[in-house]
This record gives sequence, C-alpha cells and structure tokens, in this order.
Amino acid sequence: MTKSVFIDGEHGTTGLQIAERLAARDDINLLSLAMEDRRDNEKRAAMLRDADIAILCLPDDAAREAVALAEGSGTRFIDASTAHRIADGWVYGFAESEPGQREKIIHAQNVTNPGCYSTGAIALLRPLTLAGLLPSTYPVTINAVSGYSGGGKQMIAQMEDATRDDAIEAPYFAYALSLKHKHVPEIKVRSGLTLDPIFTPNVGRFAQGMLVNIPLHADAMNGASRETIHQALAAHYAGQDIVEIVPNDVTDGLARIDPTEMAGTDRMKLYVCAREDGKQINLIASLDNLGKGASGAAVQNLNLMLQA
Ligand SMILES: NC(=O)C1=CN([C@@H]2O[C@H](COP(=O)(O)OP(=O)(O)OC[C@H]3O[C@@H](n4cnc5c(N)ncnc54)[C@H](OP(=O)(O)O)[C@@H]3O)[C@@H](O)[C@H]2O)C=CC1
Ligand SMILES: CC(=O)N[C@@H](CCC(=O)OP(=O)(O)O)C(=O)O
Repeated sequence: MTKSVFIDGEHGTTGLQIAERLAARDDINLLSLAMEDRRDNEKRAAMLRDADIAILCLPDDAAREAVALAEGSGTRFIDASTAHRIADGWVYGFAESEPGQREKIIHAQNVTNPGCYSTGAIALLRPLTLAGLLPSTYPVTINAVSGYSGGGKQMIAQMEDATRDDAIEAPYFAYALSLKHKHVPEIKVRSGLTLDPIFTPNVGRFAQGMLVNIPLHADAMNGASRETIHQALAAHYAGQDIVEIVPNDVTDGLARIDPTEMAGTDRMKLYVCAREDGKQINLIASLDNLGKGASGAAVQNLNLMLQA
C-alpha cells in the first residue's frame, strides 16, 4: 500500500537529498510544500498531520515545533536534527549500532536520525564497548573533518560565494574550539562511555565526505590488539552491507585516505590503523556526511519503518 511521506525542510540541504532519493519511488506518495510556503505553519501542520511518516530536516527548534504541530495525528517521525538524539520515546535510527536496533526502528513511532560525526564515532566505539574491549571509562578523543555541506545552506553559501560579507576563504578550518559540540552527548550515550569524549571537528573545502579519527592506546584497553579490534568490528557488522570493515592488509597498503572517497554513497568504511608494535591504534570511519551521515540514513530508516 502507498504511504504518504512529508519532508519538512524539503528545500534545505538534507531535505533535498532525501527528496532526490525518493523521487522515483512508486510505493511512496511524497507530499510537498512550495518553497515560498516552507515556513507557513498552517500549511506545514496540514502536511505533517496528513503524512504517515514525516521526515524533519530542520533546525532543532523547528523540529520540536513540527512534532507539536502534528500532536494527536498518529504521524510517525524521522527527525534528522539534534533535538531528540538522546530523548526518551525516540528510537535511535542507527540500525547497525546495537543488536535488535533494526527491529526497534521497524516498529518505532518516532526515530531520531544520528548525527553525521556521531555515526562515524559510534560505528567505531559501540562494538568495542559491547565486546568489552574498550572500557566505558576510557578517555576518548575524536578528531574529524567534514565536507562543508555539513553546515547546511548557510555554510555552503559561505564556502562557495566569495562575494559574501561572511565568505569563508580558508581551505580548511577548525571549529567548536571551546570543545562544546552538539554531537558530544549523543556520542557519549550511544557509545556507552562515562566521560564526555573530547571532540575536535574541522571543515575542508570539499562539499561532501567525512573522516572520523579515534586514536587509542592498546595498553589502556582491556587486552585489545589491532586484531581483536578488527575481529570485534567484523563480528558486529556481519550480515549487513552498509558498513564495510577494511581488511588490515588493505589498510597497510594505503598511503592516505581521501575524505571524499564515500561521497555520493550511503555506505561507510571503517579502518583499523596501527603502529608496527601494535601499541598505538587509530580507528577511522569514512562516510558521506549527507549519505550514511544524514539523508541516506533517513531513507534507510524510512524503508525499515515502511516494513511495519
Ligand atoms: N547537512 C548535513 O550534513 C547534516 C544535517 N543534519 C541536520 O539536518 C537538519 C537540517 O540541516 P540542513 O539540511 O543541513 O540545513 P539547511 O539550512 O540546509 O536546511 C534547513 C531547511 O529548513 C528550513 N527551515 C528553517 N527553519 C524553519 C522553520 N521554522 N519552519 C520551516 N522550515 C524551516 C530552512 O528554510 P530557510 O531556507 O528559510 O532557512 C531550510 O530549507 C539540521 O538539524 C541539521 O543539523 C544532520 C546530519 C548531517
Ligand atoms: C560542518 C558542520 O558544521 N557540521 C555540523 C554538523 C552537521 C549537522 O548538522 O549535524 P547534525 O544535525 O547531525 O547534528 C556541525 O558541526 O554543527
């Protein structure tokens, strides 16, 4: 049976990419608001209430408002914003993150889509805390670089239009310098950590793509080695085809990893790099911030919810 889907924020960066992915689907009736009506709350409310599933591609406050506008209608939600990432009553929309998570998403009323950096970090960390290789008390550090589309319409304009007053000229820049980033609570909770991870994000002059690095000292882990970490990741992701664990001999043959290598895909690669003596390990997740990091993940969650 055809289901109605409304993307609130369909004219934004994440929304547009979801609409593109759904355009050719004949099992979905895509409800749409004209660009000029995107902030008309009466029209939004009607769409939100009519939809079987609404996908929110909005700033956090507007996402909370959308949920309120549809109250009592029975509409199921996928929220791409940060508003509900650790909220009660919302299922975490990362099907591969926990045993049984896929089934929870299928039957969920409300699904919160993970953050882009969070997807890479949790993909690396959660299998290791579940396997007991990474103590929950480990002081985790996360260093990452994102394509500039991660900053939405505004950052895209700042990076692409040099005539703007607020144009960004840098080829690469660090931000969240006060170590306060909206993904930290989500990464901590969803990875099973007790300390806030130290998160240092960066943006590069490329539109889409992302690398998330997590350096670890093997001696400070529970008897972990490069091999046991690789085995734990491979066992955790067995039987699915979205997260790929790169074989260690392939990683050893690489001179560099291009942050745009996964751009345009909805998949993610995980690498386990190590010093020759095995004492220092660097885990790397490579994904498209708008693929598995946002729009691709939202469509994956939609497909699961449509199975209910
Ligand atoms: N870009 C990315 O890589 C990722 C984004 N996300 C999340 O997805 C959400 C959307 O991000 P993104 O697509 O990048 O952002 P954009 O700024 O590109 O798009 C947001 C859209 O929402 C519209 N909007 C803003 N406020 C309201 C409102 N009050 N009512 C109705 N519409 C509104 C905007 O309209 P207007 O043009 O008028 O501002 C715009 O069309 C955010 O929460 C973001 O954090 C999550 C993962 C990755
Ligand atoms: C490059 C850039 O600015 N990235 C955004 C994160 C992307 C995003 O909006 O993510 P979530 O909705 O998943 O939180 C940021 O650091 O705030």
